[in-house]
Amino acid sequence: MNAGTATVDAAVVVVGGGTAGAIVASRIAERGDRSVVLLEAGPDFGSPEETPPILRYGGYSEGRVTTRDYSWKWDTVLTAEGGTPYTLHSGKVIGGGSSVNGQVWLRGLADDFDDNWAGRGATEWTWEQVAPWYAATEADQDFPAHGDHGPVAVSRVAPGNWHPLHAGFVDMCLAKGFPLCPDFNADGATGVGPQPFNNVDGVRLSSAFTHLSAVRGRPTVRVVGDHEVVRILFDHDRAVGVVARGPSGHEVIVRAEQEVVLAAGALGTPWLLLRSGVGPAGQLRRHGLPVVADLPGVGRSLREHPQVCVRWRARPGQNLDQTSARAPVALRWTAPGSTLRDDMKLSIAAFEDGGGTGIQASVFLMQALSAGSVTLAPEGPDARPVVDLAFLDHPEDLRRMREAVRLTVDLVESSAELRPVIGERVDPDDDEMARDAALDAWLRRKIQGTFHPSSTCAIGSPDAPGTVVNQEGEVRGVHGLRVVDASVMPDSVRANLNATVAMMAERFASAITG
Ligand SMILES: Cc1cc2nc3c(=O)[nH]c(=O)nc-3n(C[C@H](O)[C@H](O)[C@H](O)COP(=O)(O)OP(=O)(O)OC[C@H]3O[C@@H](n4cnc5c(N)ncnc54)[C@H](O)[C@@H]3O)c2cc1C
Repeated sequence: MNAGTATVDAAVVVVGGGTAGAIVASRIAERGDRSVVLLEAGPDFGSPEETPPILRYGGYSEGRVTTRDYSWKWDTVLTAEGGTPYTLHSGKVIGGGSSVNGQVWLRGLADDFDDNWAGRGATEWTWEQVAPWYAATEADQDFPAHGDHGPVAVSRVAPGNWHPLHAGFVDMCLAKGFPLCPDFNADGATGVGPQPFNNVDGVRLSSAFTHLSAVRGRPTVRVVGDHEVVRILFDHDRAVGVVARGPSGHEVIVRAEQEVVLAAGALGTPWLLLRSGVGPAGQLRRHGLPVVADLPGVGRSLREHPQVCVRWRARPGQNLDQTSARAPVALRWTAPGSTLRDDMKLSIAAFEDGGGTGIQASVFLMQALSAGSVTLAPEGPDARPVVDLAFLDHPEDLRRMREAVRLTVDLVESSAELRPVIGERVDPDDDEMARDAALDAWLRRKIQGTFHPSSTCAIGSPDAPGTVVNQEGEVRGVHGLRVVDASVMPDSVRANLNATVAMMAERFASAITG
């Protein structure tokens, strides 16, 4: 867009071209009966061919991708005690998280929707209602019954191509009595098996490639990269457009004749709502912001998937090449004593640090009960918000992680299958393992996230205080404003988030286009 104060009109303005935003904008453009402008804060590279290899090919490690300029690099408060500083990455590039992520394509569990989401008032998001939308999104090359016409191809690494470390991990889990699970996206899937990936022939299937590529060049769609939306414009209680800031600092007003659709991610969307006067009235007033809508739930109930790594040195002479540093297989299991089925995930991979080569088991809590928050920073609405993850706040989260770490250590160290590879344990040490209090202190120091924030603008029943949007994603108390990204999940799902965000975006797009 041109420098100066330009004004652009469109029927629909979509803010954020990530997993959800790129899908929704593409579906509107595909329908062709209204114009859509997609505003993305990060760069837009156009075609897959023009996209830098580090984004185009999914084999690059996440660490390499996110240390570039393609991440927002959010500072966070990790635990009440502080914890090890943790930068929460989220994609700042067309395709958003789907352009930088690990490409695990895992559906949520039926219980996530039927018990948890429906129980929070999202009664139109039961498993029966969401399963067809997962299917519409996917073309599963191994299990076509899941869906074989969707834009996102899904496949698994065949057992013959597993590194011996991963084959040993699977054998270890089977020997300990966990069931073999060839298809993690099947209803009720549990046990050990290959993770599904949205990567085919090495190409990362981001929503920029799977959806946006098909509509680029159509007269009804305009994709604008390097423009950060800084404010939603309201006429009384109706959203009528946005103000975006371009690369040279110039501002552009983009007017929306029908609606503004927010897809800035689970941190970006609540921040933008708060900056625009939609959120808890007390917080807005403290910052001198006019209250457009008093919605106490904006920024509340932030969920993540906390993880810790248990680490061992590798025995000398192991061939721990690049494939051993990935996680093509995983174990989906229930923490000892937990009432939440399959609330844990475990995977194994090689790592390198100053001490040499090692093996790490990543222990993921896939349904945390602790709730964090996104609030405006003391410096003011335009400063990065305070992201408080509140990890391990809930005693049951701490207990499940403690028990899961103990079980992981026992599993790995008593395993005949991994004995040739695994050497001395370096983290946690035996003293830390010996007592609950010491292990809890270790957990609080070592807990990290998984880059899966959600639920900061939740769908819910109208009378629940935390509810921000209705079941179609429309923001309560205002008109012409919808949220379609990971923010609206009533709670997290017991799976990596991307497949669920894409499924929801397909469904929201259908609601928008009618
Ligand atoms: C490093 C990494 C690894 C991950 N690995 C996996 C994985 O293997 N499997 C999985 O399922 N999930 C994974 N995830 C998570 C998954 O990618 C995200 O949950 C998903 O992409 C979220 O989609 P979204 O549409 O809600 O937000 P995003 O995809 O984050 O999209 C938000 C978009 O909005 C833009 N934006 C934000 N604010 C503004 C603004 N004010 N103006 C304009 N644009 C704005 C952002 O730049 C971004 O492009 C990973 C995430 C990361 C970061």
